[in-house]
Amino acid sequence: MAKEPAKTANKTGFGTADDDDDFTPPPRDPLHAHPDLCKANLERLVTDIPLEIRASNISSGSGLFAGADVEAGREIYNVYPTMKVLEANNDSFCHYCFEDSQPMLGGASKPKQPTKACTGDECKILKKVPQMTAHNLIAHRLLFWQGKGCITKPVAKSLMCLESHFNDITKDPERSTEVLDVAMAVREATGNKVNLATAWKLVPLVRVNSVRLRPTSKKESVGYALDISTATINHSCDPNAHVFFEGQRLYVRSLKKIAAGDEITICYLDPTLDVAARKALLKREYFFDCSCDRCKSELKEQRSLLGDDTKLPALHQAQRDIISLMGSAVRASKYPGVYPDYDNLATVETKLRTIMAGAIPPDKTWPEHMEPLPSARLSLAMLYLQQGKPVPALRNALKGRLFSVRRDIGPDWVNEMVDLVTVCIVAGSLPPDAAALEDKTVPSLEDIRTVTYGFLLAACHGALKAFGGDSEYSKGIQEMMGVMVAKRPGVTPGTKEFAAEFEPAQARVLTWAGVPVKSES
Ligand SMILES: C[S@@+](CC[C@H](N)C(=O)[O-])C[C@H]1O[C@@H](n2cnc3c(N)ncnc32)[C@H](O)[C@@H]1O
Repeated sequence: MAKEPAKTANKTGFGTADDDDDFTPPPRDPLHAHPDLCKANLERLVTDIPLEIRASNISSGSGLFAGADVEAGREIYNVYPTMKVLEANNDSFCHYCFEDSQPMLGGASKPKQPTKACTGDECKILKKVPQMTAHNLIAHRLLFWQGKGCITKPVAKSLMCLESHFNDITKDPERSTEVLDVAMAVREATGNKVNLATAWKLVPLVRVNSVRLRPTSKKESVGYALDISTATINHSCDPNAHVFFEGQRLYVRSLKKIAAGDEITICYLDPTLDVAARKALLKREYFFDCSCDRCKSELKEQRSLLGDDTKLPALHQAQRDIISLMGSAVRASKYPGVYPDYDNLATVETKLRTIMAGAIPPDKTWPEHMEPLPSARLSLAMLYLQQGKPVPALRNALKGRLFSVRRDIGPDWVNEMVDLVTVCIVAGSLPPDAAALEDKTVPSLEDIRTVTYGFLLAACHGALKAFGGDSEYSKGIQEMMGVMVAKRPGVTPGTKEFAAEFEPAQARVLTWAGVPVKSES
């Protein structure tokens, strides 16, 4: 039977090894119930916008609110997070300085920091638990630094006020055992200085409250960071803000106008996932049923497409199959000849069409904007490019980017636009007598080059709003624009004269790709 709750955590921060191992956490006192802790955490943020942690309008706990109007595309705050850890399999970012060694937009690679073999505690635990994830390493570091007296009491107390979903996790015997095993391993590795109950609570708490470390140049995250104020932000699949990191800092910027008094929201997962995948992940990892407007409208669209709810599971299965098909194609591209079924991209496209056709009524077609089709098309585009086939790459990149319904100041929009520009540059550099251009329906090189400038200009504007002018990524795109404009004869992109050249060229290129001309560009 559970013992009387030892409310140690809320009095002194983490429980110590001398405290009772009480495995029934006391009812949570949300962070907004402690104005002193809220103040201490908000003071760490670099911002000129008044921010407040108070009872959420969306969840049953706390939320972060704007105290003044915030225009779309503005920095809300930046912060040096309490902890940040890269996934072990990340092969691009330095675990020490967080610099990206991979070239951006065809630039030169930066040398990676030499990695030294270390005999420290973290390496000991990595040797013992090699499958340690970034989340679990954050829990380990918290306990480690707590043991060294480096975690301040307000931080420890604030952490214990965050949602852990401990009771939800421990209801499932398999997950409960997994979390307990990790808690025991990290506690042991840090010298058993805290009680097991604290370590056991901390492991799921870190999973629920860490944000994805999404670099500016990448669509996927490379690790996780824990920052207490950021952990109070609730989720929406159509959020009004987004989080990214560059260098050592974590940045939160607005995606839409946020009025004074509005709650700030971010998307906890990859926003390009389809509604069923998002809902399943949110339920599994964050223990809530998302009822945001985007989820509702996407489900409504699916129902009206199918005309019958009983067909929804088959559609959702098809969405999973498309993700898995593209995963196989990407894997095959890394090991040519090993997965021959996926080497030929025309065959992959046929498989894609077969999956889509099998999931919807014969008199309907899969809408081009319905996920994961736009993402699949962009993946196909980059794979075609790798195989030296810029023409099918161009068709897929145009369809993937221009049919997808991303917000035009969001990070995904910018990353996709940069992919499209990359494809356009390669296609526009084909020699005029290239075999790929023998098909006379393919747009002229002149048209492809003209649209390249227009898309690059749009990417520059989008990057400024999504990441700000100080971002290395925005600067990189801007620099590229400068270099390309210097080489371009004729009118300067961004002028009225350029628009007069761009619009008809874009119309011809889009018509060839099968994209309605009125669509976003
Ligand atoms: C990172 S925490 C957000 C802060 C949390 N509200 C608190 O009081 O500590 C994530 C948890 O907040 C809740 N949450 C976040 N977004 C939500 C939403 N859109 N609907 C319902 N609950 C949500 C869920 O319990 C989720 O696991």
